[in-house]
Amino acid sequence: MTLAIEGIGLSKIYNSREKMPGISGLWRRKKIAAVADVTIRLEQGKTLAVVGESGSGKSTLGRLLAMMETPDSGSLRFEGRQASELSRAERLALRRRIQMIFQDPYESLDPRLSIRDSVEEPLLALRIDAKEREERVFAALADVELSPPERYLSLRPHQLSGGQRQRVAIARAIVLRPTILIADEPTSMLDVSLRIGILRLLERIRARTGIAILLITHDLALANYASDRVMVMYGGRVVEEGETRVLLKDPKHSYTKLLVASAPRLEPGRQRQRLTRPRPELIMDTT
Ligand SMILES: Nc1ncnc2c1ncn2[C@@H]1O[C@H](COP(=O)(O)OP(=O)(O)OP(=O)(O)O)[C@@H](O)[C@H]1O
Repeated sequence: MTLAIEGIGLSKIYNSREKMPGISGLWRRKKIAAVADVTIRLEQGKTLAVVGESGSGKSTLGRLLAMMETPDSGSLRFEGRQASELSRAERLALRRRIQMIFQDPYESLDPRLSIRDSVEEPLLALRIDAKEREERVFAALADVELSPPERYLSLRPHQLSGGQRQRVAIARAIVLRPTILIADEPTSMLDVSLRIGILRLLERIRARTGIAILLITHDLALANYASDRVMVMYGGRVVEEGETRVLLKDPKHSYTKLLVASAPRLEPGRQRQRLTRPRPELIMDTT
C-alpha cells in the first residue's frame, strides 16, 4: 500500500462567538474544535470518502490536507516526507500536486475568464511555453469529456450548464497533473441526473492517472457508489472507518447507524416514495 498523503493527529480550532443565552446583544467567545485529533491515510489510486452531517469537520479536514490551512496540532506526511520539513519551494510544488474542487464550481472559476484562460491560468506560474500550455489545456478539456475542446475555449462559465462548469473546474485542477484530488461535495449543486456523470468522470480519471481522491460528502449513497473506503466524522472526530460496502452495510457506531437509517435512498422501502425515477446506481445494495 503506497500512501499519497497521511495526516496524523490533525486538529484545527477556530475562534468563534455565540450569543449569550438570555441576554440580548451580548456575545461570548467560543472555541470550536472543527477537527480533533484526526488521523487519515489516503492511498494512491484509491477513493476515500469522508462522510458526516453538516458541521462535522469534513471541509476543514479537506483544507488541512490541501495545505490551505495549518493545523493547530498534528502532522502531514506526503509520499513519506514530513510536510513541515519541506523547503518553501518544495511546499509550493507540493501544493500544486494537491488540488481541490468544490461544491460550487464558481468558487474556482473566474466568471470573467474564458474557459481556455481558466484552465490555462494554473500553468502560467510554471514557466511552461505557450505551445505546451495549449496542448495541456486541450488535453485537460478532453479528459473531462468536453469535446471537441475548441467548442468550449472561448465560452465564459455562465454560458455552460452546471455539470459542464464542474467539468471545467475539474479540468483546471487536473491540468496541473496532481497526485491528490480533494473533491468537496462536488455534485451537491447538480441535478441528480448529472451527479453520476461527474462521479464516473472522477472514476475514469482515477483509473487512468492513479490519482488519489478524497471525496467529501454528506450523501452516503454517493460515498457508497464512488469510494473504496469511508471515514465517518462527528463533531470533528472520526467515529468509524472501514471498507465502504462493509461499513455501510453493517455500521458499528451508533452515529453511523443513525446516518445510515436516516439516509432515504439507503432504505429500500422508502426509495420509491422519495425518488420519482429511482436510479439503481445511486441506491445502496442492502441485500
Ligand atoms: N473559518 C472558520 N471560522 C470559524 N469556524 C469555522 C470556520 N470554518 C469552519 N468552522 C466551524 O467548524 C465546524 C466544522 O465546519 P466544516 O465546514 O469543516 O464542517 P462540514 O462537515 O464540512 O460541514 P458542511 O458540510 O456544512 O460544510 C463548524 O462548526 C463550523 O462552523
